[in-house]
Amino acid sequence: MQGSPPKGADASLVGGNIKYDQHFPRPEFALTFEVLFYRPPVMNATQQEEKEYLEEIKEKLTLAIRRVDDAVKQFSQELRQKKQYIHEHQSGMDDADMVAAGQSINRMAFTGDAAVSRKRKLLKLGQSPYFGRIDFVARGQVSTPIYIGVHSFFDERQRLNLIYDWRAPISSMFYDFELGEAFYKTPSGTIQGDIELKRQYKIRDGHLEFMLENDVNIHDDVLQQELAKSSDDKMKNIVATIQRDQNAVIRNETAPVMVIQGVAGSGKTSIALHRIAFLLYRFRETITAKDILIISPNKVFADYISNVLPELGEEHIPEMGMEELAVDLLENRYQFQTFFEQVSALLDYHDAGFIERIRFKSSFDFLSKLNQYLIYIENNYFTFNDLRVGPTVVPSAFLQQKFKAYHRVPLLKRFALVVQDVQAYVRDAARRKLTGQEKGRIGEAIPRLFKYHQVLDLYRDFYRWIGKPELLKIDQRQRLEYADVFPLIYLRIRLEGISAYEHVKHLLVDEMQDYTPVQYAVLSRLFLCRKTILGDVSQTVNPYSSSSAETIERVFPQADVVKLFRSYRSTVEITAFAQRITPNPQIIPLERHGQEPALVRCSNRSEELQAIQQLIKTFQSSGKHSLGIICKTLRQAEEAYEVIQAAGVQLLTEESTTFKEGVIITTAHLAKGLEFDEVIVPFASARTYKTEVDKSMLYVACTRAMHQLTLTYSGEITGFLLSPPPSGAPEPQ
Ligand SMILES: Nc1ncnc2c1ncn2[C@@H]1O[C@H](COP(=O)(O)OP(=O)(O)OP(=O)(O)O)[C@@H](O)[C@H]1O
Repeated sequence: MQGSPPKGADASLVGGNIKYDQHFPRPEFALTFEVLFYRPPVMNATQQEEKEYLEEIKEKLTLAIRRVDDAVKQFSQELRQKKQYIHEHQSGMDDADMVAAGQSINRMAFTGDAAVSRKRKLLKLGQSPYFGRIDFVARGQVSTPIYIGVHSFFDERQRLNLIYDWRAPISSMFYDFELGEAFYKTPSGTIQGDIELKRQYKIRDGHLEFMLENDVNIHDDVLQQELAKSSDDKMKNIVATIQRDQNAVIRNETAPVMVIQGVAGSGKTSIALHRIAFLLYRFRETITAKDILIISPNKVFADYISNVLPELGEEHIPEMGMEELAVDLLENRYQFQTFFEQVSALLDYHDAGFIERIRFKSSFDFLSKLNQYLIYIENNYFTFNDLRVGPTVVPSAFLQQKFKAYHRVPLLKRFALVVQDVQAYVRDAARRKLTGQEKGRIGEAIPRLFKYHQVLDLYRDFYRWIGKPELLKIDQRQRLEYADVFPLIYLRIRLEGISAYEHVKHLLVDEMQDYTPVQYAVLSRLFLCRKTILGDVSQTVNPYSSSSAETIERVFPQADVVKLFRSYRSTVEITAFAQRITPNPQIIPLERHGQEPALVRCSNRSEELQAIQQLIKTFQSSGKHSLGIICKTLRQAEEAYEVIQAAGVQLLTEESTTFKEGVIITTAHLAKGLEFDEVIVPFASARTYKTEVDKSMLYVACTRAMHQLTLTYSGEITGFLLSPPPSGAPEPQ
């Protein structure tokens, strides 16, 4: 292509003032001549021309890779020489020389790293350079083909952008518009125009598998193909098929808090990760991967999503679970039950008191009461008396006034400050230095003006204050219940102040439904940055402590809330089946069909396990990648694992850290956020699934299936599956 006009450059001149856009080569033949209208021919109009163009692009990519290789070689040679030089001349170098040499080495290493990362991107483009194209005519300009890929490719020789990053402002039109009028926003304003051509490509291993002209329905064929595929052991990127409503969430730059509430399989996690990739691109001068934090439900989930950002050319993002955060914030001072243990306890036995405690501590009322208590102790737990230190009397009014003056300092942090003030007062009154004894007297007396000094004592007192001391249960080993962990942290933050996470510039919280108002209050105080919070209230693993978008909005009134109803993961049949458990008339399954979910009735448990073994064999010869056997409890999962023990079957527990394809036995709680080609739900009997928590587990388990779902049971089937699919549910699209 270099130096030659675009294909078919025998331009038809119809008039107009030609302006060549920076997005496209300025053809040599098009010198500055005035014409009335000009309609340039379509570049790469036919499939054959597209194939040839692809070869040209691949060649250019190969050349670019070679140039990067040469540069890397040169860097490492220079680096070696520099190190050698320093080694040889070390004795004659002063400190300043050493610092300068060190800086120069760091600079070279940094440039070398950047070259390696560029090479990685070019290699990836070599496999699949682009997936979309739009020919855009901005007002008063000529048509410009924009090829869109996972990364951009700027050909340095031609000084031309041959491939646009999917996150570039101009690429947004690929997702937002069909043929006809379109616009995109740039930092310097909105560009209006028309899309004259829109294409999608599937390029795999450098070969054009197919090409689609989109004149009406964006993405649907390609999307269908993507969704019909077998699952991977890692979440995939969806850049080629991002839908319009998803794109709006991904590219929202302004929301301080973005709450995404979406039905199972609506792409929440995918969108959130693509949003992070977008923000890293858009604000690349100010945010890097290490400035972002993902709060994820467990290590397996973190592993499952770990590929998306590196695939999009971004670095790995730091991740942590709520429990890790709690350990950090409580500085390892308290032992506590984990969330997984809390949910397991709810599933294993029905304890009305336990449920009552969880329910209360997950309410808004509880958060308001904690706030009222903080005001109460401030007004009532100080007892001011005159303080005698040697011959000096410090009046109670002075003490009171000093504490008041520090009202912006967290309460338990004020004592040290008042101690200093009192020492100064006594020193001035006595006109001499204080003795050690006097200092000791002040240091002891000032804290005694307040009733409690340990946060845990205050937390205990809170329950006495509300007249419900029975709502706090700490066992003999001083182990806190999970429901008490974040209230205690909240009090700690309010009373002692913590400023631990100021470096985080964007916080991503997945599975938002599992966190309570107090947890959000903690997050809002710890992370002052922008946030993306996502989840689905129907997928709570603890219905006694679940949060909806509305709950979260009360903590973050400035939030932008987006609701997603289109479900991409499962076939229409599986989605309709899951609707029996938790109906949501607003759900819109994507039109993709498969087998009806099967209910396999067995006469007893061991027959059930035999049936599952048979299903595993069928799966293993099916060519599908993943089968999830999802039980209600860990005990059931262990029981099934013990009996099944076939080669390649893995048990996923709370301690697991990775997600691999194959046959996995696990619990609904741990399977949350994951997906499998096929899912088996064992023990789907009335005995196993009877409470509200059980129902949530069953819903989560069934909605993990992409293509096939089987439930086995012995005895009576669970009542949650008896109701027919709700009528009036929206048709698939
Ligand atoms: N636009 C899209 N193009 C292709 N695949 C998509 C798209 N949106 C979602 N998907 C696919 O749908 C599946 C579900 O996505 P994801 O796990 O992000 O949904 P979710 O809403 O977080 O699900 P859940 O809450 O049930 O765990 C994934 O396989 C994802 O790749």
